[in-house]
Amino acid sequence: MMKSIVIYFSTSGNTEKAAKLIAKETGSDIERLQAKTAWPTNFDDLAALAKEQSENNIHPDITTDLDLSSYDKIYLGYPTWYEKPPMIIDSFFEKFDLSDKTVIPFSTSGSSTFEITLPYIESMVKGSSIKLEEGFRANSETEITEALA
Ligand SMILES: Cc1cc2nc3c(=O)[nH]c(=O)nc-3n(C[C@H](O)[C@H](O)[C@H](O)COP(=O)(O)O)c2cc1C
Repeated sequence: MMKSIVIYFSTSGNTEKAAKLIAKETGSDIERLQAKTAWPTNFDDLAALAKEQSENNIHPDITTDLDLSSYDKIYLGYPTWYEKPPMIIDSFFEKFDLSDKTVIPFSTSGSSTFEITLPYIESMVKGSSIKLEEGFRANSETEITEALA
C-alpha cells in the first residue's frame, strides 16, 4: 500500500502548523527534523546563523532517526530562508536514502513564492531516482487545501 509521511523543519512554528494540516488532510504520518543546532528564537540571531550556514555550505547534523523504507511519498516542508530552503534540507537529502520515492516539497514564507526555492530542490535531486512532484506554498489553509485538491 502507498504510504506517505510529512517531514518538516520549522523554527517559529509556521511550517509545523502547515505540516500538521497536510498530514491530517492526506492521512500521512508526520515527523519533525531536529538538529543538534540550537535555533535562536531571536530573529536577528537566527538570521545570522542561517546566513552563516548558507554562505559556508554548512549542513547541520540531523538527529532525527527515521525509517523511511515503508513510505513511497514524502511531503517535505521547510521555511523559505533568503529565497532558498534552509541548509538542513541539504542534510536531509544526504542523510536519507530517497531512491525511487516521490517528494512533494512545500514551504512557508513571509511573502516569497514557493517557486523561488525550487531550483535549489531540483539541484538536490538531480541525477537521482527521486521523483519530484509539483510543490506548493503553504502559508494558509486555503493554499494548502487548494494544492492538495
Ligand atoms: C533567516 C530567515 C530568512 C528568511 N527569508 C525569507 C525570504 O527570503 N522570503 C520570505 O518570504 N520570507 C523569509 N523569511 C520568513 C520565513 O520564511 C517565514 O517566517 C516562515 O514561515 C518561517 O517558518 P517557521 O515558522 O516554520 O520557522 C525568513 C525568515 C528567516 C528566519
